[in-house]
Amino acid sequence: MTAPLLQVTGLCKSFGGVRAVDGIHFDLYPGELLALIGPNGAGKSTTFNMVGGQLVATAGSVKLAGHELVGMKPRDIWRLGVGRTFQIAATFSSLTVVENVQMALLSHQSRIYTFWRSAASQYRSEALELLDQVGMRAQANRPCSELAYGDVKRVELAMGLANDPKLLLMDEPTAGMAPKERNALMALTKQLVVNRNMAVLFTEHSMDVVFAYADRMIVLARGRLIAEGSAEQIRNDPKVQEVYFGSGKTFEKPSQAPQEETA
Ligand SMILES: Nc1ncnc2c1ncn2[C@@H]1O[C@H](COP(=O)(O)OP(=O)(O)OP(=O)(O)O)[C@@H](O)[C@H]1O
Repeated sequence: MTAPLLQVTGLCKSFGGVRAVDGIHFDLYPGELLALIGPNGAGKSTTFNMVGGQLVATAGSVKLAGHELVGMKPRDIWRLGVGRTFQIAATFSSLTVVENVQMALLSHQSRIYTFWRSAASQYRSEALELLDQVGMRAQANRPCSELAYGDVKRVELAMGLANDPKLLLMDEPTAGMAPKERNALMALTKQLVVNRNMAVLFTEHSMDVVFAYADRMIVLARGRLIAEGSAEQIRNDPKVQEVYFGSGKTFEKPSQAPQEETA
């Protein structure tokens, strides 16, 4: 059997007296799309940020291919092969699509503009290749500010692939998207996971997206891992139903394509 890419054991984070994450364990395998779900305040972002290194764990271990990540800086974790989707809308909207991806590639190489070569000439072919993978090559020379929101998310995905990640972290990838765009983005993500044998850990409020695209899911509530398994197992788990009771989330199997659901 394949070894896990990511192994999380006994992971804890306290903020003063609040145990935001309380001794969770999970594994993530190459080629797998794993959803991290749970009601508000469950500890999803905190977990996510400990894997990416933005927060330092109070206790426990996060291993990537056997390499301990706890205590490492986010940049070093990124260099080891943990990508994260960028939020480009605010920062680089004046640059073109391809320039944004070139910036991400430059950043991976730790290069800044050199005197004799502008950023526009560096890594252009690699950037175009990444844009091809997310179906955005035809729009390479448009400023990001002109793109539809769903297309911005595709560019963010291409940027997240710049370090050729073994593991990609996606924090609410479909937030703010219309149902059709959500499905297109998740179908693309799934395809990339398979083609690259990459692993994805994502947080998501839309149960439709989670049940339609995650290979497996883990459920947190008040910092603890209360359930883990397939869509079917999670739907039928009484503990999951209990923590979501009254939240308006539905766990019924959709009879057709995923529908809109408010987060
Ligand atoms: N920097 C912080 N300082 C103090 N408490 C925090 C901090 N960050 C998170 N918490 C607390 O830790 C708990 C878990 O928060 P976290 O943001 O990880 O939950 P979440 O599952 O991502 O929630 P949401 O779905 O609402 O984003 C909450 O009780 C939250 O108030």
